[in-house]
Amino acid sequence: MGSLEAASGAAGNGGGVADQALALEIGAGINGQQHKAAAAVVARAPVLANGGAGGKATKKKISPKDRYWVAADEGEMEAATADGGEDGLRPLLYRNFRVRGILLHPYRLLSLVRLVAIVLFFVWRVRHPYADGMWLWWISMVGDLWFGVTWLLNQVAKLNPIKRVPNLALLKQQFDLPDGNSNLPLLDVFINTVDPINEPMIYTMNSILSILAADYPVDKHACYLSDDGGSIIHYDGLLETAKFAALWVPFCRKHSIEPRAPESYFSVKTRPYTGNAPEEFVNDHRHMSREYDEFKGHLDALFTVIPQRSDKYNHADAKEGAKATWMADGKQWPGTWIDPAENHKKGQHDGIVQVMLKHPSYEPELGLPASANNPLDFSAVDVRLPMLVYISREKHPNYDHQKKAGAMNVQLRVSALLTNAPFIINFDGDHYVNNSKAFRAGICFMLDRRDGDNTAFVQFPQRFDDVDPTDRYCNHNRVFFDATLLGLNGIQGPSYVGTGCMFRRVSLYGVDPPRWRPDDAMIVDSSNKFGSSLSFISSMQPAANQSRSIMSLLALEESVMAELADVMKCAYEDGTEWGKEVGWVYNIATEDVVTGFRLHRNGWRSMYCRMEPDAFAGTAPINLTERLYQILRWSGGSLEMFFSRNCPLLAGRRLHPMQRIAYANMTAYPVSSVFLVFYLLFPVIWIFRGQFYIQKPFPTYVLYLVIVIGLTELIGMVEIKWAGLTLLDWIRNEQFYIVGATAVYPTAVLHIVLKLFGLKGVSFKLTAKQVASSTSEKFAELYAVQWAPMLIPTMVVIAVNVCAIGASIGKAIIGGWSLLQMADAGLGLLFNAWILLLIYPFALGIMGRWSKRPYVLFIMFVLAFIVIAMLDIAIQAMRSGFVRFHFRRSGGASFPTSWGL
Ligand SMILES: O=c1ccn([C@@H]2O[C@H](COP(=O)(O)OP(=O)(O)O[C@H]3O[C@H](CO)[C@@H](O)[C@H](O)[C@H]3O)[C@@H](O)[C@H]2O)c(=O)[nH]1
Ligand SMILES: [Mn+2]
Repeated sequence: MGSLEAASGAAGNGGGVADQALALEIGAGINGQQHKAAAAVVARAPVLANGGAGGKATKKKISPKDRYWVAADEGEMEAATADGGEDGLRPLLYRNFRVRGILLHPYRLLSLVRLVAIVLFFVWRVRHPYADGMWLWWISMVGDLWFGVTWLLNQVAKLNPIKRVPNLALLKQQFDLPDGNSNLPLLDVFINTVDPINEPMIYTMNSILSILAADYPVDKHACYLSDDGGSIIHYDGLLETAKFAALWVPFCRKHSIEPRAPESYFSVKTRPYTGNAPEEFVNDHRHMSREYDEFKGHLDALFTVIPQRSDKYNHADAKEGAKATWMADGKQWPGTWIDPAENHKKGQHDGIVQVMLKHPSYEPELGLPASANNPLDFSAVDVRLPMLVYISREKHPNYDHQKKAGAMNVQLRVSALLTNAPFIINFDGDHYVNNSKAFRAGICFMLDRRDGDNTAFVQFPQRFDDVDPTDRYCNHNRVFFDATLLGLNGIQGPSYVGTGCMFRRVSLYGVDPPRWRPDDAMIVDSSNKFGSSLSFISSMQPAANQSRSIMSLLALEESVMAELADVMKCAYEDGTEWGKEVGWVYNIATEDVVTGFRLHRNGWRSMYCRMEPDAFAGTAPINLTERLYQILRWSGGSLEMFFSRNCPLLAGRRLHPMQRIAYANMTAYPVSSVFLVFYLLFPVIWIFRGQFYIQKPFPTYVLYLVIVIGLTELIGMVEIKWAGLTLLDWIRNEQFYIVGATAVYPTAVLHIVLKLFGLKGVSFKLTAKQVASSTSEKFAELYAVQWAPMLIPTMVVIAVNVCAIGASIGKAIIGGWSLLQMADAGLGLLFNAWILLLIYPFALGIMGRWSKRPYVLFIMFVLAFIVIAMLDIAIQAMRSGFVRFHFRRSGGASFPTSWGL
């Protein structure tokens, strides 16, 4: 995801839109048979209940997150009704909202005022080139200029935030048929995993269960698990999951339960019942809970069952040589073996594709009534399951496998041959469907008649379950997901953040959007762009045709299997455009931003969709070091993109100018750290000498800084209002920006400099999500410290600022300062203290378990101040003799900042 998280240096958050629920409620009274005009009425009702014609909706309490939003598409709605209303096929399936003038105008005005202020500040500085060290003055001028420009880039992309709310009721009414069938388009769901240990399998299997149980026509969606480890644990785990799904999915349908990932479902204690069989619920629930525990037991057991089983077969098969790993059906596992062997080890094995659940029939199939060995009554529930496929692509040491991007491109080809849905949604292995209506929400945007056809992807926010209550390391990224992305939504659309994103299949094939495509342009050209599979190539045209709504029941004959094997081969992509013009983009640490960028560059747009309850949820690394590695990957990838042929500044005219600005900001932002670290380390001068001014006259300089920083905070406060954030969300964002800028971004900059000189850059690692499962303690991971060189720069910044405070106290005690000097010194102290406040979460982080008692940190700080003050006094006394010390001149020189510019 989001190389951009930190690009949003200022504030924002938000969240959900209670609108979803409202949209549902408004539509509830209208059944499928009613006339289309009714649909128009539904669509016209203000979905965000702000009084007026909303019927039921007016009674609903307005959530604080919606308070400052107002409908922005009345005109479109009227036009749609005027030209004959909604023509059944192309209704208006979502509503647009903009920020109310009462916040929007001050927001824009304050931004303008700040712009004027920083320009004046610059002019003033240029006219007063006076400082105690001109070289420092020059560095700070360049730094300030950089901060000024990046602030502007960041701010302009947020000046027109747009929220869009899908109208699920209308979608249902228009596309679901009375006979229980549906006209909704096909949807292929991709999910990725690599490693059953680092990405605990229970997450992935929960995610798959939530996908299989999603509220989408069962014969219209298929789930593809890509296992990059080729491990039999995943394969057998998937078999268990398919078995368990036969119970779980009908249970979800029967009782309309949410969320449909069992682990999350069972961890919620109370929830209102919304299903149709309340009298059976308690028993069914109890039974399912037992079944789920058993299922988890089976998954855990795989780690012992498989080796035992293999031993048995190996014994029977007592040939000399490697110890094979065996499948339950008595065949050798074609993927990696537990005892690695030639052609059966990580990075070297055959491709595997297995249809675990076949495509279901088109007619609903009711289940069985309750019986002795089946206590759940499914006689009124459709028990069909969507298609489920296991994929592990071929791996060979001679190839760079391009990590996740490579895996997804294989999924793209395999699914094209099997189901070829016009829409695709992708998930990381640790992200599950939290709102079973989410797939439908995405489809609303794709089918809308306004910009639907030109929409390449619909991005949902990343939400996380496992984050500590105060979100110490800003894992939620609220400012990014609830302010920045709404801003982009008002331009060409949000960037792609890697997971929870619905794509239009053909856009990934490098096809132009209809807006830029001459009518009937062939999407397939004859070159070797797509590789040699004829079946794949002939699947492309049908995929472009979204009205195709029947998934063919494929007979998996030998010939099909052979073709599948072919498109999974490493060599398939040789000499093709895969990873360049086609599919997910290669050779970059963050495939997501650049893949989304390429789509925007081709003229496609994207849509941002937040729902209530959240569409999807996942797990985040809550250990400081893992978190830092994660943002290292994002920031490194961003810079790689900026200094590549995918640089936003080089894109053609199809990229919206504002979108270009936003991309420039979200790829170049780590450079700021170079100046920031300079400012944060500047107080070091204070330790060694007294008065030192970076800019004179100092009081005017400070005044400008106060204005400029104050305005940032003010803008932030307006932003948290419209974005629906809390103050804490915003502070966390500021804090983690500084932590990232000291600990991580310098490394990212180093990485890119090395790369530009043709040397090997920093290597990026998979984010481990393993919770310290041996302990039952909540958030145990939060207190684990893992040492890494990245921690050092931030620790140095802390040390410098602590010492500066101590030294200034020492100097104040013996310095014989004037009032003015005291005031200057006070400002300096304020700056040091502010830095410490921003880096506070980091300081807690490196304290490990001690951080459970944050007061320990304060005691340590105070002790450090005292010790250093005494040291400083002692040193001064030694240097100047006891007689002369009160002549010493000192001043408040440790206030160099303007990083907030
Ligand atoms: O060789 C690989 C490596 C990773 N993955 C999968 O890629 C996903 C993301 O990897 P992870 O290490 O979890 O990265 P995160 O930092 O958690 O991911 C964020 O950042 C990535 C970009 O760096 C995006 O791709 C992700 O969607 C986004 O959630 C996981 O499902 C992995 O299983 C593979 O399939 N094959
Ligand atoms: Mn992840």
